[in-house]
Amino acid sequence: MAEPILVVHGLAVAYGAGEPVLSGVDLVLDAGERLAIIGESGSGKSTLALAVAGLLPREAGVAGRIVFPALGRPPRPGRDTGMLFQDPNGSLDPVMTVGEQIAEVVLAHHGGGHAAALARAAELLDQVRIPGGRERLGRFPHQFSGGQRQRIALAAALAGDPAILIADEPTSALDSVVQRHVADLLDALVRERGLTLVFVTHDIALASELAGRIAVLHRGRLVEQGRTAEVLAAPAHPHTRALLAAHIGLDTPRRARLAAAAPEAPHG
Ligand SMILES: Nc1ncnc2c1ncn2[C@@H]1O[C@H](COP(=O)(O)OP(=O)(O)OP(=O)(O)O)[C@@H](O)[C@H]1O
Repeated sequence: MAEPILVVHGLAVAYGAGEPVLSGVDLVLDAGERLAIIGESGSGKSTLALAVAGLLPREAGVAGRIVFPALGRPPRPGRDTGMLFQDPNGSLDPVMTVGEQIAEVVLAHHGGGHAAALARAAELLDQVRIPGGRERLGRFPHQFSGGQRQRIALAAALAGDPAILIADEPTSALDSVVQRHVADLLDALVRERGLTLVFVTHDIALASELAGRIAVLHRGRLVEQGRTAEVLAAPAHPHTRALLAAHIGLDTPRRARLAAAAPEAPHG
């Protein structure tokens, strides 16, 4: 049987001398699996994503193990793991052309010449559906829309050809139509490339669409994990039930709620 791509065992993280923000976290992920991490604000979702990506800040104290058995070596951030953040403005350099930013990642992880790296950057822009990618290599991030900037950040995250993509609320800063496009693109690229996806979200509908597995964090502990459909249909932990109840209250369109509350209309 193939070895898992990710094993997290007894992970604990604390920032500085503070209380641990993650404790006793255990996870096993097979190559090609998609895991959504949900939980209330401050439960430690981003910290877990950063830990898996190898991007925790220096002041973070880490105990436990994060290993990548299927890689057979410690992962190189950017090469084996790609990270997509909520805010593309935070991941893109405003004074560097998008072509140079993507080409820089290609060069760092795959070498080759500058011209070849730029050609690869143009291909990646095509793959994230930025129309006219080759002509737009010389443009700066502010010359693109918010949704396009997030696609460019995705192109940069994929430029090292990682096996694992870690996305921290990648659609939350976008309006709902653009969210849909970015979510569809993420879904398509993860499928085409056979990527393993670790996906932080507060959007349970999106989690159920994109991820076959779900893990629920509460105050730094994983209180429940399993197949998304099963966990959502029959949540075992009270905190998962509370999250789902809040989600239905917030995200069910008002019309649907009114229709559900109204007496049944006569047929015919
Ligand atoms: N660099 C840091 N230094 C100190 N404390 C931090 C740092 N990053 C996060 N924290 C703290 O760790 C806890 C968990 O934060 P984290 O961002 O992982 O949670 P989260 O579930 O992703 O929250 P949100 O949904 O609001 O983004 C919070 O109390 C937060 O204030």
